[in-house]
Amino acid sequence: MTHPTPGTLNRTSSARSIARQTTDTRWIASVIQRGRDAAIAIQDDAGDSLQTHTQRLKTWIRQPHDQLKRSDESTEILTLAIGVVQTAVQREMSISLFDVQWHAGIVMSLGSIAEMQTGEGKTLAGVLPAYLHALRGQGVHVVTPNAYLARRDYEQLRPVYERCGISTSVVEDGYDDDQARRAYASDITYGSAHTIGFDFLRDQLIEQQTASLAVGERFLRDLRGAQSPRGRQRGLISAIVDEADDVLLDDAVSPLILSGASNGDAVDAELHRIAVEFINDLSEGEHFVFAGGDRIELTDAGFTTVYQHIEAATHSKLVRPWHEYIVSALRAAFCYQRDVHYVVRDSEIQLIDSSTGRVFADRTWSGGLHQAVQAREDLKITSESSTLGRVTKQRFFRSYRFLTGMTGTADQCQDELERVYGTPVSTIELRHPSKRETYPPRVVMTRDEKYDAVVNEAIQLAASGRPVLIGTLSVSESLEIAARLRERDCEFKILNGIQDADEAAVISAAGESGAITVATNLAGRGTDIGLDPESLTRGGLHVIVTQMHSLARVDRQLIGRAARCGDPGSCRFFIAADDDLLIQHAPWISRHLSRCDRLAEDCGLDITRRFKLLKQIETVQRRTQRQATIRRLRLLQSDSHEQQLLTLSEKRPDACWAM
Ligand SMILES: Nc1ncnc2c1ncn2[C@@H]1O[C@H](COP(=O)(O)OP(=O)(O)OP(=O)(O)O)[C@@H](O)[C@H]1O
Repeated sequence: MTHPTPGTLNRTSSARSIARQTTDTRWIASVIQRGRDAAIAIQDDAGDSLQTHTQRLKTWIRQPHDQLKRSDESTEILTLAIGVVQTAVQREMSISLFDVQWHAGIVMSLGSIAEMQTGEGKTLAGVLPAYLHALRGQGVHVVTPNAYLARRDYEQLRPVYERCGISTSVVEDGYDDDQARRAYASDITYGSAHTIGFDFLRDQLIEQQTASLAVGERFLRDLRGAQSPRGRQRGLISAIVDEADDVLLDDAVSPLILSGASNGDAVDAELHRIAVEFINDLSEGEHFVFAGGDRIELTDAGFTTVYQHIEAATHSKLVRPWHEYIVSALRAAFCYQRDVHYVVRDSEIQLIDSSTGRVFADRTWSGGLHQAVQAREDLKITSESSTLGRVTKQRFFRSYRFLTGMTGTADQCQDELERVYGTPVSTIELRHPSKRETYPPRVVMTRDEKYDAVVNEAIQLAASGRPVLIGTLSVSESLEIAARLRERDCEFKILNGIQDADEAAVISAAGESGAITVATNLAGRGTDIGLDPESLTRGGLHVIVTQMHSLARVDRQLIGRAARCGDPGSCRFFIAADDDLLIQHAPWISRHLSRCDRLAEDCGLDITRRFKLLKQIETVQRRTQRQATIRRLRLLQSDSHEQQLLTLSEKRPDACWAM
């Protein structure tokens, strides 16, 4: 096998060649060993020697490509970088990175996404690729799924980078232009995908506005010495994406849309209110049908009935055809549920991201749906904001010259990641076999019984000194369980995006012996629940999954909060025959469970076990995953830059820190 020379690393032509490099485990093992030796040599150096080594590496990496000839020269760069990073981590955090973390760091540095089981230490594994790519001096974005993780990781790792002589910052929503520019001027910038994506859109808008000025106007501005507005970012050069499956795939279906400010009340508010009243007279089947997902279509009879309401249909304030108000009102009534898809806070609708459980204060639905939901909730109906800029997340991330990432759950997504982003996935072996015990699922007939069973188990295990995390699929479910715990006079904390307590404070208390925490998927990804010594001796964290998600990866992330980094821990799935997943995606399983229940009652037979329930549900989840993949690939195709993107994929990614 030929090893990556700086030349091939700089301009690796395809994902396949990265994959070849990153599967050479003997080479990787030798680099790790040499990196450790380098760290031992550096340990004895004086205090500021790390900065000196960083400076040396910067000069080395920035020299013209044709001067970086020898293939072992890039191995030397990698080796010395490992030595520097290891020494800085040792000095600042008093720990050594495990081999699996170096392995992940090396494959990411080369341009592969590292799949590392939950709790194996991805945060620290990401330091090596961030450090290496920062040496180039063009800026590295470390992208996280949310602002909490961006700030947490930045605060944890800043001392390490500073020790090495690399500047770091975090960028957050609400930063003004100067603050954001300063943050992006650092060697490494942490930020959520949402924040970094919107800053990119803002910059694009400024560029477009400047470009659209007439030549004369630009000339006059220059004469007057007026400065052109400057963008926030230095360009999309290198990105390291944490929770890559979530950011690059699950969340990629919702485009980034930069909206203009909404101008107060909607002119057509009255029409939305009329529509919400009007749909009470319509019936499913006769006037409208469900057309899959959150789509609703009017039947011919529906159209006729809708347009018989002549005053509304010819109203002077109509912004769109009258029947579209009706369809939005129907979708608001039947497809979007309060405390599941959105919450109402401060008299405003705030959307909930179903896979992360996060509440988005600044996102709205488009096409009149948001106004229909406001009308349904009897809130002030605001005007629709105009779209200033828009980009699909896929296009945004593909614009980086170098893209890599890490995830605990890339299962079933490897092909998609490679196809869309040109990044192969390398699976890193477990350091030690996980100590997590998966208890048999508890199956009941109704949600009501299920919530009681969940509360019983939580109270029982907490009484034995174990911390318990109850993971719910929706805010409403978390409130339901909280109410039942309160009825039992049980102390607990809640984390659902609308609670008053600070997220970090709730998480830091969740690992205390006997603590019960009820959380939506907010706590299901990236969060690290530290256990106190008593909890460890009592068996570690127990995770209760109150309802299986339509994507298996989301469930695996949630149970991955238990038994991290060699700790003990356990989990259990609770399933009810009337769970949304079964009703919507596998009604035959619900029917079967009811039959089992009757048989158990009539003749004491328990055939649930033979039915291999979990296996059946996994099959349903795999199907949902496939459907989601197809939807995303269609989205990519329909993107107006499809051809351009497909051409780009031939060139990308540039798999080296020395671009
Ligand atoms: N080399 C190490 N030595 C000791 N502890 C470590 C080491 N690396 C990581 N840890 C600890 O292991 C825990 C898990 O790390 P981390 O949160 O980075 O895992 P993760 O792989 O990102 O998990 P997830 O997939 O859930 O996001 C943390 O408490 C971290 O401090």
